[in-house]
Amino acid sequence: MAKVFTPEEVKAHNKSDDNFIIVHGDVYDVTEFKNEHPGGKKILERVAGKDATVQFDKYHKLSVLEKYKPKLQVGSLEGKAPAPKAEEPKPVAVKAAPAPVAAAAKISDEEAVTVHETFGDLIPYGDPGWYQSYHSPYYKATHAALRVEVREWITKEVEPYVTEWDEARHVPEKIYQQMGQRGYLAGLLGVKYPVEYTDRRVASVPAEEWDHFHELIVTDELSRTGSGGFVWSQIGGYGIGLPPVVRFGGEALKKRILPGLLAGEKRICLAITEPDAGSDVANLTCEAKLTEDGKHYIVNGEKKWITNGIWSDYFTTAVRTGGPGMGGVSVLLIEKTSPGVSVRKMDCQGVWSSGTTYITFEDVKVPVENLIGKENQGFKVIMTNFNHERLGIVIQSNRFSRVLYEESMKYANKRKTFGKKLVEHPVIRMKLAQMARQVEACHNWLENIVYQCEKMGTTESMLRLGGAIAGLKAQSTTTFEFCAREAAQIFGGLAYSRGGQGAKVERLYRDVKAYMIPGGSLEIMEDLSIRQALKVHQAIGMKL
Ligand code: HEM
Repeated sequence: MAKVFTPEEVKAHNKSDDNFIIVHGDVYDVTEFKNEHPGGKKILERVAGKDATVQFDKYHKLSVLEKYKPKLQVGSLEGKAPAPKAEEPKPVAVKAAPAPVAAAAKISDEEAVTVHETFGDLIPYGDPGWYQSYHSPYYKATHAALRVEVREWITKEVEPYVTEWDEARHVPEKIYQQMGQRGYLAGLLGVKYPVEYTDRRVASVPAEEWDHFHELIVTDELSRTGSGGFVWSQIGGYGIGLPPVVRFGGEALKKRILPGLLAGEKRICLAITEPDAGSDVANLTCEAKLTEDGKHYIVNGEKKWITNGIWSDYFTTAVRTGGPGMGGVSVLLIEKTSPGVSVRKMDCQGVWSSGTTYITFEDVKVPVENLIGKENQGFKVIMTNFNHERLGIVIQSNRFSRVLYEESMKYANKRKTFGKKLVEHPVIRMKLAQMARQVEACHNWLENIVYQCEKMGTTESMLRLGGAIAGLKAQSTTTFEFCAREAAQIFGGLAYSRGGQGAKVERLYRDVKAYMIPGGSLEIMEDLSIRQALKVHQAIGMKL
């Protein structure tokens, strides 16, 4: 058990070569650490033997302590209140929603449950409404339990290190393995939980109850780290590279590769974009020629901006097997061990720890069993994937916007300028208001669309929701860009330098374009949202 100190005992350690301080009721020995303290040595000597909580809070975020505690903490002050148990699972009150709500939403009473328990820091709009005791027809006890489970893991094992990993441009492998062990990877495919290919399970959710809202929660909570690089390092390749295999791959191929991928032992990515083909997918040129004996394809071509490519064992690759345009495109699973596959890491503006990659295929021999879907019908495979990919981008963008808002709100309540807290300046409150209202609008649309996915199933949602999801991607990424700009203005210099209190804001400002350009650029999304919607509404009887 950690040593218990009286204030007098701590006071005795008040010298340069014996320098203890108290922060939030815990006692830290900073004698050695002060030589490497980024804020300077003397500043810690000035508070030697004293309670420095106020000064600490002024210059740091609490997550700094999570990281340094194991190294520096030597005990606690006597009578220190027990640590808040915010991260421990709380009992969740689950209550049937009133009948009229259930009837209006056309869902059964059993489904229409309301989770009343508050959760998180309760900053207004700092979490989705149902975390802050709003009624919702979408969430059940398993959703509430899952958010606790994921947040606890992220808070302890990920968030304190994210800045370090981003700078190193690499997230330790053990985190990805935990994503597999904890059963999260298997739940992120936009399909029901694939029990037939894995024995991994999510602790708080029985596999048969897994739905799209559970998937939303995992992605949303991962995104609280405020790092596109971190989120993409975990699900950026997987979330778009594996669903086509699951939906359209042959059974033998799936039995061979899925168990390792779902367990987090192997990695996969999606290789579509080329130096000369981005949103204009139908014009890709990477070619795959069938050998005379019909047993292999020989692949030649280049792929660019491929997330996770550098670490991937498998590449779900769009290739040209036929004539020009979308009718000549197929999808092949290419394995890294095949001779002729080379990867090179790319240097990009943002998402540093996501492993953006340039890939070359030179006379790569791929067995026909690795064809995903039918030859020359790869466009359907790619299209089916887009909704899931874009919803992932929406969930991440919107949580990043929320993080930018939440960080700003917390900072505006402690930072003082001209004798007032920032939040007391109307110009700052206006910025916060503009951020919050866009985040909330976006999240409510997102939940509606996720609910449609749940009810419609893959084919109907692919046909009907493409336009709305494109519009939502445009909306969420525009909101993200707006919030990054406003948060940077609120944080001032702290958002201009890297690390420290403004770390998330500075990083997300750099990550924005990775959300506005890939997965269909903003301009393509806005156009598609109208074109696609008109087509769908023509089919359902629109009267123009
Ligand atoms: C356990 C005690 C402490 C630890 C582990 C610690 C750690 C750090 C770290 C990691 C940074 C870099 C920025 C960041 O990541 O937030 C930093 C910056 C800083 N720290 Fe500390 N610190 C401690 C206590 C204190 C105290 C008590 C003071 C003031 C009396 C202080 C003043 C500063 C200042 C002025 C900066 C620079 C802030 C900036 O760049 O804006 N630190 N500290």
